[in-house]
Amino acid sequence: QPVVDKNILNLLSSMNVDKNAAHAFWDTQPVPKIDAQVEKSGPIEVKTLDDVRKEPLTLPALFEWVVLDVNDQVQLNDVYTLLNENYVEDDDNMFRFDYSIPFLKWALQPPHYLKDWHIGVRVKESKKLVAFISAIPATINVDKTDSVKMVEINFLCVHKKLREKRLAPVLIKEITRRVNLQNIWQAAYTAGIVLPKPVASCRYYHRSLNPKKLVECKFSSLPPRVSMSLLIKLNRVEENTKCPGIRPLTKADVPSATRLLAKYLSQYSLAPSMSEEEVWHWLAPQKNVMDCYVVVDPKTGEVTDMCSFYTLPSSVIGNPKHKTLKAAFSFYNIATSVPLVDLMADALHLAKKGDFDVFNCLDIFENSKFIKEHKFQPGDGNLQYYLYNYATQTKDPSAMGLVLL
Ligand SMILES: CCCCCCCCCCCCCC(=O)SCCNC(=O)CCNC(=O)[C@H](O)C(C)(C)COP(=O)(O)OP(=O)(O)OC[C@H]1O[C@@H](n2cnc3c(N)ncnc32)[C@H](O)[C@@H]1OP(=O)(O)O
Ligand SMILES: CNCCCN(C)c1ncc(F)c(N2CC(C(=O)NCc3cnc4ccccn34)C2)n1
Repeated sequence: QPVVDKNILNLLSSMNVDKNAAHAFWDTQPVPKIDAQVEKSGPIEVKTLDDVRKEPLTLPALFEWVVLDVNDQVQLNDVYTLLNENYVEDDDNMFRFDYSIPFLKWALQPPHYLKDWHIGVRVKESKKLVAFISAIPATINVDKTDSVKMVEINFLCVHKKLREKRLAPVLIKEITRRVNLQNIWQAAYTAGIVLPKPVASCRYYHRSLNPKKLVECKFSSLPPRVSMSLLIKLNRVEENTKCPGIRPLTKADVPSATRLLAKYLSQYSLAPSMSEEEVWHWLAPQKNVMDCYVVVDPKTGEVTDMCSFYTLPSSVIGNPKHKTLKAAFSFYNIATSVPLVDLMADALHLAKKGDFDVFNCLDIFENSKFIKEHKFQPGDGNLQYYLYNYATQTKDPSAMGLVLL
């Protein structure tokens, strides 16, 4: 037995460098190992419908599987409440996402959605919803070559009282089974934590729109020697829009907006391929859900530029003055007739007009082109992009052309 210097062992454990840290669940899944070097891109395992288990996975005795019908207000409200009370929080537990009811209905019902992929776990006795996971269909282009029928997984949530009981792997295996039954074998998902194995590790950036409220919520702090009135002045946005004729997207814009999106997204290593129906679903302006503005060529009516952002408020936990933080999250932005910085200046102006407190974006797309100029600050949150059952080289964030909600 090799004698390893005790001091080294102590140092390693203190550095929490446990290279062999087992991912008891993820090491059983078709995903690259955390330290794997990928040779060729493509599916990791190939299965057929015969390999897929026909009956649901077994839950602990007290619980039952349910399918949530999000057309039923009562059931949609159950999903809302579970997430409102138990979904993603920041590391300091000061904020928790508060995805709204109309937002959840919109996010869960894109074209070709399956009700069967809105999976819940209820307590048999009380019927209380204590866990949820969802899949929606999407065609994702990988490495600009493969166009893969996938699902996007989102809203995985286990009630705070049922954490660390290995329920999450059961939810993940069950949604995998139901997706496989539809002959779909790949998925895309994002998470704030590192798992085997990120396709890209991205960073959040925040642009203050209501600095006074952000300081009062402790989302940001007053820089030293900067007064609140100076901070407000420093974060002022343009009084007017810069892009000529910028206006909300309409249904008549969809054919040309679809062409513009397809052309623009083809340059990215991970990007959705959207039909006109999907473009209208994801980008149709909807109060408190989606804002999308376009610039069109006055002669041809073609969409030449587009900016969009979604509404995702957060509950402010235990704050005497503020209950909620209204955040805009950058969605899809394309500039061909105006500079991207001008288009985003208009996005910030329009978000401020829409009473948002902060405008968030990731360092994906060409966002780093405007992040500095528009006074975005780096956040403490990272977002890891993942593919399930598809190996590919690790990418730079700027190669990402996909936004999950
Ligand atoms: C072909 C079709 C395929 C479809 C499926 C594709 C894959 C989809 C994958 C899901 C994409 C979700 C996308 C989003 O929605 S990301 C948002 C996730 N939700 C939240 O963060 C809300 C608050 N947190 C919770 O509700 C719970 O903490 C959750 C439910 C997250 C974990 O519950 P809990 O804390 O009680 O733990 P456990 O004892 O049950 O299980 C522990 C195991 O679970 C692994 N774990 C922990 N967090 C995540 C996570 N965010 N993604 C994947 N795996 C995760 C963990 O590494 C460990 O495995 P291993 O390290 O031992 O191996
Ligand atoms: C599976 N879908 C991934 C998207 C879910 N999304 C939006 C998300 N996943 C992890 C994050 F790290 C994150 N961040 C936005 C940044 C931010 O705003 N940080 C302060 C803050 C305000 N409110 C909250 C609520 C939760 C966490 C941080 N919060 C960090 N966003």
